[in-house]
Amino acid sequence: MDRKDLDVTLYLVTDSSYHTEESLLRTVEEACKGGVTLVQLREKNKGGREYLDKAFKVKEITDRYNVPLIIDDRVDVALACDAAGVHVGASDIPVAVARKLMGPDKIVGATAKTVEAAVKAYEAGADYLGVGAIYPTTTKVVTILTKVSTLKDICEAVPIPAVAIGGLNAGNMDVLEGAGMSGMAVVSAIMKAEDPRKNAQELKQKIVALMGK
Ligand SMILES: Cc1ncc(COP(=O)(O)OP(=O)(O)O)c(N)n1
Ligand SMILES: Cc1ncsc1CCOP(=O)(O)O
Ligand SMILES: [Mg+2]
Repeated sequence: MDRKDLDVTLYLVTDSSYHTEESLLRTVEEACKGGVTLVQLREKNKGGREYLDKAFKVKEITDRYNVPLIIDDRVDVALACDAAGVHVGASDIPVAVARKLMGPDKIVGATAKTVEAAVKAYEAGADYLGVGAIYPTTTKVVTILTKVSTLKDICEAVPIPAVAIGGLNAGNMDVLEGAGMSGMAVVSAIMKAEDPRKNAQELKQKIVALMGK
């Protein structure tokens, strides 16, 4: 995909810790059917071989739905499976290095919890920012909360899209109204759903309406 066509409206980040491979792939496919615009494969404590193997399988699905696939943390895995891009955080390789390795055509996403980090990531070549955790989350073991006011400040400080992440679901996402983000990223709200397609549809409808206000 062309980097300028990046659509972060509803960004699914995966968690395989409570899924079999089959249910993980089924959930990703249902989420694609429900309208997610971007998928991130996020595998923790996995060796490169296992990560890559899963990336190929997930990409086979996301490709069918024309949904770009982002790989969390690992530039090598992203390049090896020809993913659309990579997402890096404070403990991963720096944004500028990720950009250099990924090349000019791939997407580089970065985590930013402060305006300073956001500006730095933008200047280093990030295409979008993940900002959070907005609410406490059980998905990421150690995470610092980010205020919605900080998300708003970040959106005003940089010209690249920012997505809110962390503990967000259809019942509490209204807090994002007026913050100026370009989308919302969720793990549990889709990965733990009984009907991931339905949840994705509902989240998509709500985030589009909320951002239009
Ligand atoms: C869209 C998005 N935003 C933030 C994160 C968090 O990344 P990071 O801080 O590197 O933490 P891990 O996800 O790697 O545990 C993300 N993955 N995606
Ligand atoms: C990866 C990540 N980064 C900040 S919060 C988070 C996890 C969000 O997961 P959930 O949507 O289940 O709270
Ligand atoms: Mg990371």
